[in-house]
Amino acid sequence: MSFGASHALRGVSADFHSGEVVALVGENGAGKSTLLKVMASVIRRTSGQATLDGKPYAPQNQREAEKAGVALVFQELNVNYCLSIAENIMLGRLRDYRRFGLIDWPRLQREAQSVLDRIGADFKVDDEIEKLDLGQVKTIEVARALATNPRFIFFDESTAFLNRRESARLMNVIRELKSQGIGIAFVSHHMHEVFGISDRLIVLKDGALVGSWPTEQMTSDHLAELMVGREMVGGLFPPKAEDAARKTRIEMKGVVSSSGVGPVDLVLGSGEIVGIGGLKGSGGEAILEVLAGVEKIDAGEIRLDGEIYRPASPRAAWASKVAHLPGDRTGEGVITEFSVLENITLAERPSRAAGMVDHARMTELSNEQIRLLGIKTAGPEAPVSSLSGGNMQKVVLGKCLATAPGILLLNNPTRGVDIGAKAEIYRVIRKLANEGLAVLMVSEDLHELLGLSDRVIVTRNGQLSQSFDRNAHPNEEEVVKWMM
Ligand SMILES: Nc1ncnc2c1ncn2[C@@H]1O[C@H](COP(=O)(O)OP(=O)(O)OP(=O)(O)O)[C@@H](O)[C@H]1O
Repeated sequence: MSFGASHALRGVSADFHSGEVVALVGENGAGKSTLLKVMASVIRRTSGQATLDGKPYAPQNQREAEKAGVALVFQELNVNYCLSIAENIMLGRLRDYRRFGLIDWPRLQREAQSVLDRIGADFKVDDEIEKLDLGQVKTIEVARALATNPRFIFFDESTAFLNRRESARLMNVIRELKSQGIGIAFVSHHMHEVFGISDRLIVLKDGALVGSWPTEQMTSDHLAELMVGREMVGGLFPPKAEDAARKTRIEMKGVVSSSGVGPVDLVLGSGEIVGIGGLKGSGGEAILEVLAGVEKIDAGEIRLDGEIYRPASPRAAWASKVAHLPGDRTGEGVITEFSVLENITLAERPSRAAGMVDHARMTELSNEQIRLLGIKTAGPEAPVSSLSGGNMQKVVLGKCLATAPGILLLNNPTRGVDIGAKAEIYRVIRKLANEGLAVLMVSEDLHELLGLSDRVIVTRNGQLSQSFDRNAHPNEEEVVKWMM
């Protein structure tokens, strides 16, 4: 599969069987999404053949692939907020519900609800779609694929936007589908998912097939090595900071957000990385958004370097050198139609005298981030829409770092990022923290939360329920206990 001069897949051969779960693994940009999109006919392959049950398989588009029994759940969030939940689930199939020239809405609602029930969704078809969180939105997409009655279903990093509970539920759905004889392939950067449910592994690197192995014959260290092409030495996380005297940067006292989170008391010092863990909606994200000028406060006080800090807008927060990496990269982090360069310099546009944009400096800034974060792109002028998911995520981080922030607010910073790149990002964040950056991070990845943070704060029902210092060496179970 080629996109102009760029070869996303180079002579890859693979096979998929009913009742089998295959994990597709590889670095960001290795070609995993492309392989799934080719098989589901979302894009038309440049060359090569495919067969289904021994017969030529060449659907002209995604709809034809679905008719043949092949469905895909996309990596990026992909629902239409102007439509209801039921319409989103049955999208593209409304015609099947025509009766006397009209849509039979009660039947459509009933059938959409029964798909949601099949996957144990915790919301109903008549709920308001705008009120759903990212995990629930992803569930709609899984339901949409299932509603086509697929024989093969491909999940492209479907757990990247899910919390632990939702991911565990999706893993159960996959097991259930497998037991019904459905063939499954999924992409994941989470080793516990890969080793937890796959029967076989397919490893891709730079668009080429590295090989395929029964999962039980593989170790996670060896797999990481196959993916990144080198041995991962020294572990994923750089050593934590010494307890050097820190200057208080942010101080929150009795803060209550407009969404009802709080009252929260929190202190963030220069040079430290504070991680917030908690169930979705329990407060961590709201704390970040208050500091980022996205959400207002109803009570309490925030100080930045001792001065009252009450950003009226995200723009005001960025102007105070408070950078924010939001949870939804394509919805809030980047403008996909814009180039890598335009996105990296979106928050702080270098300008020359008389308000003229300084193009040379923009190029320099974006090249710096492309190098620093290892962003795989055809060049700074390439549109972000041509990047793989993990590389888009790095662009959002690059946009934050390009502003040389004093405070960095991270909402799940390594969603969809491969293991080698994660190690690199953690190294960069730690280095900046050592130079004085104050980092406040919300993460649903407990391994990341405990591995990177100097201090872990747990939120529950809009309040801080517990705080763990790095010297206390909390384990996952202890932290989870305070979330419930
Ligand atoms: N529409 C496109 N135009 C140009 N290049 C593209 C396009 N889609 C994908 N590519 C390129 O193809 C390569 C493979 O991308 P793909 O999305 O398949 O990677 P991936 O393995 O799924 O990565 P990730 O783990 O980050 O999601 C990348 O270099 C990407 O930039």
